[in-house]
Amino acid sequence: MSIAPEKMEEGQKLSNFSWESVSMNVKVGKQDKKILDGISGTLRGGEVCALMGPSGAGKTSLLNVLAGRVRSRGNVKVDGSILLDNLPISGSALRKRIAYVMQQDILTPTQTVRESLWFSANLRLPKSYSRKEKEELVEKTLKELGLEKCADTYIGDDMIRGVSGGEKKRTCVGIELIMKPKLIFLDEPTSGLDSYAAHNVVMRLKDMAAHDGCNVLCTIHQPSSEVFHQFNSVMVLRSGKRFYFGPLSGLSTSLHAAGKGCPNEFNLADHVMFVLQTESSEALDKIEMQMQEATPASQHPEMPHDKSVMTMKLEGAHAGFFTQLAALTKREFQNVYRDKAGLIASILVPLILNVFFALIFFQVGNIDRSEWTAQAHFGGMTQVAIGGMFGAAQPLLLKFPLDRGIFLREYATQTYGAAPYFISKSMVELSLSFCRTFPISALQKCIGIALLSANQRYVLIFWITGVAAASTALLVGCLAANPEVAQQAAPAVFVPQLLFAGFFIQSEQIPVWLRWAQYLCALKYGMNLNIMNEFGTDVIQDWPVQKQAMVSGLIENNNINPDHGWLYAGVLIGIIVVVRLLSVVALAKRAAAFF
Ligand SMILES: Nc1ncnc2c1ncn2[C@@H]1O[C@H](COP(=O)(O)OP(=O)(O)OP(=O)(O)O)[C@@H](O)[C@H]1O
Repeated sequence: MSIAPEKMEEGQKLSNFSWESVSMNVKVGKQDKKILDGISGTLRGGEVCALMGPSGAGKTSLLNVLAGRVRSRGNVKVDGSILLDNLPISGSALRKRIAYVMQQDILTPTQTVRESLWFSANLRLPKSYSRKEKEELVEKTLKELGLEKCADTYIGDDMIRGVSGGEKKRTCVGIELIMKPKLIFLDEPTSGLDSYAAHNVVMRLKDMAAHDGCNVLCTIHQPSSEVFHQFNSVMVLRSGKRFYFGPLSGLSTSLHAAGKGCPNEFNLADHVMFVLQTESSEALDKIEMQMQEATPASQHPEMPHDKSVMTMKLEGAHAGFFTQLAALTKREFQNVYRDKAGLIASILVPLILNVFFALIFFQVGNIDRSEWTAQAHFGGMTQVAIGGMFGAAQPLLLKFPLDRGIFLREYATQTYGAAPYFISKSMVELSLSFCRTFPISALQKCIGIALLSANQRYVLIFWITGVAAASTALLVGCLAANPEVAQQAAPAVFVPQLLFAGFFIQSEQIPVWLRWAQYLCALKYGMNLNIMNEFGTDVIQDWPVQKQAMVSGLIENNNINPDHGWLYAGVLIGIIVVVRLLSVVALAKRAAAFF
């Protein structure tokens, strides 16, 4: 594969990553819980270090603190310093330089394995990489991680049949490794893999570390002997404290010196875990001291690395706004048409509901019928508008909360910004809601509304009202911490819209001091336009006088000014623009506050 020489050079600079006296305390009730207790260490460029310890020892917490993903906030207090080539580093500067493979596999279910790797390569590699180089890197990574056979299989989830758990895990690893990062943190990258697959992953890490000079830190559970002996060094934690840190070879000899040597044919990693969980706390203190005394000073990895000369520079600029937007929009459309069950449900449910409405409100708007009443006519219109609002807004309440895991992972790794992410989702949603307006013409004819007035205008009002209501739902989704909160907030989005729509209570009957709230309700403006479109003077002038009288109060009692049609349309468009801008800000702020 041909990689430009300057990229090779950049890849081969060695860096030292070290941390001193890292502590983490969490206030649980009135008690202080010590999660990490003054841990220090150094990762040498070109080496792979295993982070081990019994469950709850603090491995993930240490990894998160070192990756800049946990900071002092609320009941969490983090202390200590993190240094890259002896210079302090923290926050986003630190996160930018670290490829972090999380314990959970957070992937887009409707993408194939190859598409997931390509998405990462396309958006995260510096612009200096050509498309061909990116494609070659994707193929190389697929091959090295043994993903070739499932390269074109969907990732999958509960609803879509996809790749196995091990293949998912390797895809997560590949998404990060494709970046040729300098600092690689992996939280249990081998869990769920068989020992051969785990061996391949660790070998790939080792190759990368040796070839590109990167620093690799990797929490690991129950590694096989073959896997464990690939690591250059190991840090063993015990109840938030460092129990051992040094070369792998030193672990065996120092345990032996402390009288806890690993019996022949036993797995050393299993043996350490066994010692840590069977000895008393006092006995472990003593073993630890004896191990430290037995470890020659030269074996302590805190010694500065003699090749540690470079402070890592930021890579070149990543993909631009439009590349991000195009990739995200493509993925969003794939999400829609590949999720067949979701797609069918989103077409079928509104269709069934519309047939139901059509049967109930059949021809209520036809003034030639003797049963015609103004109330039923207005009721039919309101029902269609309310149905349109729910149809457009309800699915969007959960749009961002459900995808938040993927967004946070990709946002944290600077794959893209909040704006292209939001715009891509909005564009797909606008296209879908536009498609959904077509059946409304048929429904409208069944009900007999807007027959006399402009049909296209009615459909346009229906669409814009839906989009405006959907904008409010999107904002709530962006603000909500999780899908449950978004769902609980649904009544706050929908109930005021219903109250101000003019059907249950007319505007003039609402207390004056509360009327301001209608200006936030898209449905109110949609209904204003609908009423003008349906019962405007120019429309009803040919109606029988008695029927004209029955609807004449509607415009007045709803505080509608017939000359303000453009103002109402402007308010709807204003709601769409302002609320969506607020949503992008909320999304970015939430993501920034997460770490
Ligand atoms: N924010 C927090 N609030 C309260 N307790 C916490 C918090 N973060 C971590 N802990 C606790 O700190 C301890 C260490 O957690 P951590 O996830 O780092 O352990 P671990 O070694 O990675 O465990 P495992 O191997 O099971 O994943 C656990 O007892 C955990 O419950």
